[in-house]
Amino acid sequence: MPQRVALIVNPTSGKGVGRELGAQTRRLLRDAGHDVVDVSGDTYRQARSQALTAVAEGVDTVLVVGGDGMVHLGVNVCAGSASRLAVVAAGTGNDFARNLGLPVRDARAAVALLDVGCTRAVDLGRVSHGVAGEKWFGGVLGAGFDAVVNARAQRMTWPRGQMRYNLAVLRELPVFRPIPYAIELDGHRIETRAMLVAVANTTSFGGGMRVCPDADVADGLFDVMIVHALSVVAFLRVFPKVYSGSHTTHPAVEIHRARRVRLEASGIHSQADGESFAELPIDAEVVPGALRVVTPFEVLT
Ligand SMILES: Nc1ncnc2c1ncn2[C@@H]1O[C@H](COP(=O)(O)OP(=O)(O)OP(=O)(O)O)[C@@H](O)[C@H]1O
Repeated sequence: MPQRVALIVNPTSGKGVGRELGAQTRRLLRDAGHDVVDVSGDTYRQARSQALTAVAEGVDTVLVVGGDGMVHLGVNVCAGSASRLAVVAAGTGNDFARNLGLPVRDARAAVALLDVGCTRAVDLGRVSHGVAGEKWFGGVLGAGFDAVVNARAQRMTWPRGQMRYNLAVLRELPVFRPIPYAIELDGHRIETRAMLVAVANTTSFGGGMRVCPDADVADGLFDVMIVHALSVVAFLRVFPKVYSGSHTTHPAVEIHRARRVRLEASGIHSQADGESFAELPIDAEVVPGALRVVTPFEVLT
């Protein structure tokens, strides 16, 4: 069935992989007979504004070609609308795509899903954002060491992928000091000095760091990980375990479940879906089924 598809390509994603997969995606969509409106921009902001117009005009699907940052854009334009989000994962990390079992760096398989795939309703995180209204995230919001590392990794041009994050960790860790936080989980207040707090809708960020390995994208709850204050040596010892998710048994690591989370810490700027997000304090709530995603299979609950 031909659909009206708003296409957003990030040519810079995956260090240029996005440009190639974007061109292939355009061809595949047209060959399949879809009515394509290309809302890609020279910048993220321009693409976002054009995509919002397409959603307001009622496109069936918004298809992003890029990494988690493009998923973040897609989430923010599709949240609460009738438009579905489809992803051609072309980034370095692609955590959202992997979490949802979507094809990775395979435009043909991803475009075919518009016809043969399913539409899955998943939860999103919503954060009220002053006069600008609200901001959404689909994956993990982090406020602490991860946000510092993410900002550093974004500035680095070498190496690629996961190694870039690992190197950024090694650069930032010696100068990092645990942060005093106040954390409210469904009204229950925790005050602690911590390395980071992650509010997770999906399991991983940073290219496979499985911070909350049991997070379920459709359970109506966040998984919230707190890594309490640790020495540099202790942190380095536990850090590699995040790739398998086995860090959760460490005594300094706590995981909670909550619908509403308030994070307070002075001078801390959060990241969400790997993008710079908002200054703390933040009030986040899960909105069940706020996003419809094109996926390969139906998930029985
Ligand atoms: N033309 C553009 N359209 C959209 N985003 C762009 C564009 N040019 C540069 N960007 C930047 O690309 C970033 C998003 O990159 P994206 O997440 O898609 O790829 P990645 O970083 O390679 O992958 P991942 O996030 O999975 O590691 C945004 O921060 C945005 O500012």
